[in-house]
Amino acid sequence: MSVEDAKREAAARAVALVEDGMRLGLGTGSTAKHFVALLGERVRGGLSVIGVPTSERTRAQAEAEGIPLSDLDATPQLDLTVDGADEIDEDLRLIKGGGGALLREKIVAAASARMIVIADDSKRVAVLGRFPLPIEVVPFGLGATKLAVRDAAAGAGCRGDLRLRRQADSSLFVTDGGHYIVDAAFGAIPDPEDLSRALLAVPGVVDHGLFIGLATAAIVASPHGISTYGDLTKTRMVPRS
Ligand SMILES: O=C(CO)[C@H](O)[C@H](O)COP(=O)(O)O
Repeated sequence: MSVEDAKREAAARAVALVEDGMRLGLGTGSTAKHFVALLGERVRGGLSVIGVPTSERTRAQAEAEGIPLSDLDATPQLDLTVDGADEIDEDLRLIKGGGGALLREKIVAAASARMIVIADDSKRVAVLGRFPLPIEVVPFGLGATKLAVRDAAAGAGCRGDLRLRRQADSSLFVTDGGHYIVDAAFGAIPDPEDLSRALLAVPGVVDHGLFIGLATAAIVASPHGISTYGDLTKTRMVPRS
């Protein structure tokens, strides 16, 4: 099975969990793209759902698939978000943001009673940090913010190159929210919770790609088949209106 087949398998397992009437968070990335395409097929077959996209890219795809869309103003509580990840550890802690959508992805996941991660098995790690941690920062004060990020991370036992993300044409990558991304090559992150707190305390940091306590389950596909981690039916408390 190719990696692409594995991603589609994981997405297909997640689509099978979608029920009529659900309010869905729609993730971003190449694995989530399979989920949105398969969801579109079910919608065209009569399934009634509402989707909240986590990026403009996913919004465009979901619109083209004919999936009815909403946002978190009109639909502030979601039943299920399905999204990919760059890394998943044994406690279902994640690194996300390789596609640059981490802020909306985290806001949508936090508004969801369930977040199911879909991935191929290359994303499973014992310790987070092989994938450079994306950190979303405001453009103003970038130089000072980078220094403060470096010091905050060092206090949490993390050191490494901080690289401003650029696109293939070498122009700066700008998120849907108008921010920049600093990719932090820390290597193994000894205490993700500590690093998360330290980064969020830096003025100029909008958010980072550590997702802690958000994923309720993961569906991971390998050439040998599908494995699930956590409880696919488990829900989290979300803020109530
Ligand atoms: O966090 C993300 C986008 O911001 C993606 O979910 C993550 O990068 C995984 O992407 P892919 O499914 O293409 O491997």
